[in-house]
Amino acid sequence: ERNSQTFNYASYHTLDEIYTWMDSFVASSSGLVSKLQIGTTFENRPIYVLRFSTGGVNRPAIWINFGIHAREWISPATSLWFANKLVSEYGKDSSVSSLLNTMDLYLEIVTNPDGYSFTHTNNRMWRKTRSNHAGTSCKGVDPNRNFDANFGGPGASGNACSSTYYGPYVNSEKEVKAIVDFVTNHGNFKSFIDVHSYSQLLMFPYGYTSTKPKDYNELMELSKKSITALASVHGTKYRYGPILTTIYQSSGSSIDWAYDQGIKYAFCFELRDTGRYGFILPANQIIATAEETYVGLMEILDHVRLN
Ligand SMILES: O=C(CO)C[C@@H](Cc1ccccc1)C(=O)O
Ligand SMILES: [Zn+2]
Repeated sequence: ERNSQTFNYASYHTLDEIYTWMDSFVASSSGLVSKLQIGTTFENRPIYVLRFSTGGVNRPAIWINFGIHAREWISPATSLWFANKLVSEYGKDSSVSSLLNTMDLYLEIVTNPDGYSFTHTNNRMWRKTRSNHAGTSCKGVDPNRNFDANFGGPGASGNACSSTYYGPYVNSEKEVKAIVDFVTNHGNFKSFIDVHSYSQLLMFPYGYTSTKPKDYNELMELSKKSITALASVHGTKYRYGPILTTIYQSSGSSIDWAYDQGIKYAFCFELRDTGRYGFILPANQIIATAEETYVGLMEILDHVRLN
């Protein structure tokens, strides 16, 4: 697709189509958006992040990554529409304009390129990366168990064939290390949001412990506001709360790591649906999902900007 103006946001796209879209989207963003490469994958694909900035130097920033799990196609699909919405609302919508006039926004559209590609070519239900491990023919690590947050603890598996395999060591996955290095080196992130599917949940730390985060009350209140705003668009109902009590115990997750790095506004969205279609959400729900997710996200981003 050579032109992001005629791009079909209402269908799912291959990795190549998304990477081509990125270049035309950046080119048509009148300088608001640039493309950075933060690393390469196990299979040597480039890992890209879109940077939304109106100036300044190392402004306080917001990180949102999509598609860390390969089969969760609605996540990258939502990010494409979200990116386009931000550019079209800048200079019109006051929340978007205020946000981008004071903060930088980094969107990682496809966080697991090897896995995403594999779901198009071989196995639509693949979740993990595609890395190799000594002593087994099973491939891949669950990138959402590979972060340095109670790594190897309960809610992650040491079995390379498990879908929640935590990997041979912390940040063993190039796709994870790229995020950790980028976010750490930047040093001025105020929010870290990881967008998954499905279950219709908005979660915050912790997954590795039942101990409440120090910002529990604020994060609960903000979550409630976000899902209420989200539901106002198409009536989609979310639940919210800490990872452990809202879904299950898990160690090594991205947002637990981010929160323990001091990034207070650490959230995970689980997009549509609640199991009827699951990971195979029909393309005719992409736009509605993106519209409601935009509203829920802006509620959080507004709060981050003002605090
Ligand atoms: O991908 C999932 C299936 O959508 C659920 C997520 C639940 C989760 C989300 C954030 C942190 C830890 C766990 C997962 O197991 O990593
Ligand atoms: Zn997931």
